[in-house]
Amino acid sequence: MSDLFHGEKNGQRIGRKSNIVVMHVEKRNKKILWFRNNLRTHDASYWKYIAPEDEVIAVYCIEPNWLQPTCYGWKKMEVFRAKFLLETLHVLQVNLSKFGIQLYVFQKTASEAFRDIYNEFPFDTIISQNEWTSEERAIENEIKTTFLNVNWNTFYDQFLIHPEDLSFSIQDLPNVFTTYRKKVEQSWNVKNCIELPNEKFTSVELSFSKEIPTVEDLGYASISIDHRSAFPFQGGENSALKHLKNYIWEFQQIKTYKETRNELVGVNYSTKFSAWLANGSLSPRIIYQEIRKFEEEVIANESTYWVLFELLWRDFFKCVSLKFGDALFYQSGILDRKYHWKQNPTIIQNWIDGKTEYDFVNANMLELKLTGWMSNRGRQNVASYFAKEKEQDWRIGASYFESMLIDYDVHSNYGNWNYLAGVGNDPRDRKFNIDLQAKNYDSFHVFRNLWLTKNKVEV
Ligand SMILES: Cc1cc2nc3c(=O)[nH]c(=O)nc-3n(C[C@H](O)[C@H](O)[C@H](O)COP(=O)(O)OP(=O)(O)OC[C@H]3O[C@@H](n4cnc5c(N)ncnc54)[C@H](O)[C@@H]3O)c2cc1C
Repeated sequence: MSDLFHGEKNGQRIGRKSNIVVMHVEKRNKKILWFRNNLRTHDASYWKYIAPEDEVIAVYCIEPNWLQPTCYGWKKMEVFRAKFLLETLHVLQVNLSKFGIQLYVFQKTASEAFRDIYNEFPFDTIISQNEWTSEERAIENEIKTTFLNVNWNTFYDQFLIHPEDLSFSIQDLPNVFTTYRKKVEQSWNVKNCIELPNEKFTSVELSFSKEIPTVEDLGYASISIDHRSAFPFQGGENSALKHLKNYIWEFQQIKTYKETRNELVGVNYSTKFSAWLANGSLSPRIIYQEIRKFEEEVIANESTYWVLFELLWRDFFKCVSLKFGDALFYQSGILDRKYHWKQNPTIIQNWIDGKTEYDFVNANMLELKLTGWMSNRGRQNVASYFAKEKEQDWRIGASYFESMLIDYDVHSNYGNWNYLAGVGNDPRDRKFNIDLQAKNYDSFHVFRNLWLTKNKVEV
């Protein structure tokens, strides 16, 4: 060992030659917060991995293939979710800048963007949310093979209950929701929310544009919100947190959730948390925390419990996708069950256009086409019609939902489609009686009239 170096501590090499102290201060860490489906600053694990002495930038990549047609002809991400996403990014950019962190939004693949960034900002660490489905993993693997020596800090902020905090391993996940729920409810092992930092970070200015594109820049036609939409909300954590406060505290709609959740018209029948949850601009843990507080301070009833019950469905499908991996996307699903699936272009197009033999299916499909939203009751009926009644390849229906839904979430969407198509977690393999459902849930035709009255519909 040269006599120059006597010790090594916290990245600083301290040496002594005769009586001169030489300090070689190592370069500061350069870290990237790579945002994926965790588009928020509140309750965010990444704060634990950065310190004020680090140089930190934030990056989001709009992958070009999201804007391209799939093999079925529709875009992977249609305009409704694109608009919501861009609004979300605007808010995230402003909120991060309050901490001195710049968000750069790229319209290229993440691996291309990271190569460009590296030339200007030779980063040593990438901090990101774990995403394990195949397309998301492929994006990450490309970065990993390009940057072999980069450190990764990852976390699971999309869950209510962290997978490692379950009382069983993912491989032992029960296949039936009720069994899973009962186990989880024994301890409700939900972590506390993570506080925002007190400090500001050193701002790193790079030459890349910080401009967030418009929907038109991404090649979509402009849209305005249909006045009948049950989901007229803006993207971003600010509106998410405001809505959470209104729903629970201000208007206390949570008190009657169990009675209203199967309704079909208007903004208030269910929580409408899903779209913010899907892109991570709302933390499931903050919802949990607020509900528990409301239960302590105002009232705990079946309705307050039932929102948590539904959030467990969301977690359950994430665990299902962790356990079964790509089988979630196979025609035979997680059960590996074979049916004779059909692909009839006329039946599929009529379903999309709301031209089936059931006015209840039609009204729901028009709502989706015109707004990017459909209620849970609607989703169950139109999926059951598509897969069980018409026996059309359920993956086509799931792909159409993926394209159109504002709240598209890979695990919830494909998990629910598996379930309804009879290749997933439904132990009873149900088929919906659509006439009966329409009678029960739209007895006065209010919902159907809203979407099917001729002078209102332009398809
Ligand atoms: C075929 C089909 C496809 C679906 N695709 C999606 C999807 O892509 N993204 C998505 O978030 N949800 C999906 N769902 C689940 C459900 O329809 C929506 O989460 C719900 O309608 C959203 O409205 P809300 O936020 O008002 O829900 P609420 O009724 O208020 O429920 C509260 C929260 O619980 C969760 N939740 C409720 N029901 C379910 C469920 N069945 N599965 C998983 N989570 C649930 C959601 O996060 C929701 O925000 C799908 C359901 C079906 C039947």
